[in-house]
Amino acid sequence: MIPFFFSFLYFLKISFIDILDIFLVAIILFQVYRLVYNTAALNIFYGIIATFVFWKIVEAYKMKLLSIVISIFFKGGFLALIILFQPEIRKFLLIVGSRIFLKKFILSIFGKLEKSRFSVKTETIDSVVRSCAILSGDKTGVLIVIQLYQDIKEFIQNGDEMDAKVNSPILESIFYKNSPLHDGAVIIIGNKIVRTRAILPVSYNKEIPSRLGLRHRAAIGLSEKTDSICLVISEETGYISYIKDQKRTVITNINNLKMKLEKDLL
Ligand SMILES: Nc1ncnc2c1ncn2[C@@H]1O[C@H](COP(=O)(O)OP(=O)(O)OP(=O)(O)O)[C@@H](O)[C@H]1O
Repeated sequence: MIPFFFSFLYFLKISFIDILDIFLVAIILFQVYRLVYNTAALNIFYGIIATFVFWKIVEAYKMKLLSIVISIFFKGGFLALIILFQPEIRKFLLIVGSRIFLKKFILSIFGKLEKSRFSVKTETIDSVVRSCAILSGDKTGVLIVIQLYQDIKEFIQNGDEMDAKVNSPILESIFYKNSPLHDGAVIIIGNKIVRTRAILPVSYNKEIPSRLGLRHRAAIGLSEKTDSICLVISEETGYISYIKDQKRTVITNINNLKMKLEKDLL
């Protein structure tokens, strides 16, 4: 006897496989939506879904000619879609293809989540936190990027290579206004400063408040493309922003910065 709740499924002749099918498609669509969210491709995504639903309605009502026209659009449009979504597909493949991501994924399955590509020492975090506290107090503009799982090399232009252990005096001296290295971003990988004066990709997201200038947009831009952590100190207000996964958190207490870094890096 089929329970009352599922009786309508019997009426509709929906099998378990159909439910699984719908569930998997929903997951794929949700992941694609997350990937294109906040990018110009979002409207194209909506357009494709709307056209697809329209196509299925047209087919259900057996409007043959219209159905053929739309199906030609869909079949021939596959290549066009790859071209249109090229940046998003690339980002997806980059994340999936990254050895580090796979490592994280596998380790997370087995409950031994390793949090960072290169092991980061507590003293490195302490140095970053100490210099942020000092530079924020001085209202010195700062942009620090800490690489996490995903290699960020290809998103960083220009800049000067450096090979210095992270420590507070070096970070402070880099960002002081008269320093020739103060412009652009400092890149930290593991416990080392590996690059200064790096130029990051700027975000064109319209939802970013207009009071935030290029320094913040550059940090958000990199976090749209990678999983790295960006720390920004505003030259105008001295506020520290913690930017990760396109989310900006203003640090109101320096201990929160330490806690957040420890959570993401250790
Ligand atoms: N694409 C970029 N990549 C890295 N750094 C950048 C980039 N664009 C701007 N910057 C840095 O940001 C500085 C300009 O900051 P701007 O005043 O526009 O930013 P802001 O977000 O308003 O910050 P603030 O509150 O400090 O003014 C530049 O001098 C440069 O050091």
